[in-house]
Amino acid sequence: MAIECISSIQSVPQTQKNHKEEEEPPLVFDASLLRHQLHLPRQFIWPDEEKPCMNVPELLVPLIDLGGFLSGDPIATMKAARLVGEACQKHGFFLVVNHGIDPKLISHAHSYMDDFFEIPLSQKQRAQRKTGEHCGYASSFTGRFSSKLPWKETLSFQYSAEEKSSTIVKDYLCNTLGQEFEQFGKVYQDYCDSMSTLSLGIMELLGMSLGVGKVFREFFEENSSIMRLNYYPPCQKPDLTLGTGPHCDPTSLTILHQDQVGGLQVFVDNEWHSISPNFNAFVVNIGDTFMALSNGRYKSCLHRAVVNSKTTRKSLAFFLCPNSDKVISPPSELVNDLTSRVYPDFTWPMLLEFTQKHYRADMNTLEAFTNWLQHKRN
Ligand SMILES: C=C1C[C@]23C[C@@]1(O)CC[C@H]2[C@@]12CCC[C@@](C)(C(=O)O1)[C@H]2[C@@H]3C(=O)O
Ligand SMILES: O=C(O)CCC(=O)C(=O)O
Ligand SMILES: [Fe+2]
Repeated sequence: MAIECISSIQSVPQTQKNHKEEEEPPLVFDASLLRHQLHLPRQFIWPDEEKPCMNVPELLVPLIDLGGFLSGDPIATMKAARLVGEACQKHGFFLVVNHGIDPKLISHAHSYMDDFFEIPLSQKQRAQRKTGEHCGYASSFTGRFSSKLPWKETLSFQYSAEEKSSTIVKDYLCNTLGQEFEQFGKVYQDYCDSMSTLSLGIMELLGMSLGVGKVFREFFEENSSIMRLNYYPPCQKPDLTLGTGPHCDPTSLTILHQDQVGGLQVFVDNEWHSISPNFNAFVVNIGDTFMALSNGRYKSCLHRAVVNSKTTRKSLAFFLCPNSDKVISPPSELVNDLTSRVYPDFTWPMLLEFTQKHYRADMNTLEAFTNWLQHKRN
């Protein structure tokens, strides 16, 4: 089983929709119908080498207690920074507990997802994500790609920590979905504010672990991040498809909360591993932008999500991103005679444009982006 999965790791860029395929009747991912369907449309059937393995070993990730760090205990802080550093050198995934986020807010953030995803498709489409944009409602990627489509719906929105008390999330959700979504908007505004605060704490630990103090915390203090609600309907043929295909997050740091269903898998030591659900924990992982910021010391790791035939699965993903004018350039302490610069300077909007217009994110995004940038500059 594992061998089948190992060969799935390829670097072939995925097909964007082309003219010929646009002549086929448009494919619609209406979860209320597809969840019962025994025959999956061909676009959702992944190639054999990439089909999921369900019974995979569990990934041993450290459970990092942030309680001591958040209350200013220096010994606990050093321990947390050491564990974060070790995990990020190996694969870039770890769990945090005692993170200070109100469990009621987490529960609400999960339950309010049903308020949106269970309304009729035509109403969800009020927030339809447009081609080339990364925010809004997407039912799979039917308008964007013609193969290896993910079995999921997403609602994504922009977050800004630039101004204190910004209401960007609440305003966007209310304006696009209507006043009846005011409470919905408030929940995700609060959730994003909490995620931004938590991510700054984690950035402080990452900085300590790399010997650069609060440099990263300060770099992300005015972040312009992305929040994504992932909603995976049941699938009658879960062994043929994937909820989220294999990819490394192009962003800087992801803080994910998955519900009790399970489905997140990470590719480590040449095989897929699961990360079991834990309500008290957030799953944290390094993205490509932080890998570049750390001059390649910390890893952005390949991961995916599988679906199942019985239960809808939900996950909440906060993607920390730098403000658009910030240049991704590692601190001088991380560049020396032994480790010269691994990646060129870039800004987050440049990488975002690359993944939206030129390349479907996979495990080689950062390398492909680096080559693309160098060609453009020469
Ligand atoms: C499944 C995917 C959606 C995504 C591109 C990808 O293939 C892998 C990463 C995803 C993500 C997460 C953060 C925001 C986003 C815009 C990005 O840069 O990477 C999305 C991509 C997307 O929705 O297009
Ligand atoms: O739902 C999950 O567990 C993973 C989702 C993910 O990787 C993503 O949204 O980037
Ligand atoms: Fe991801």
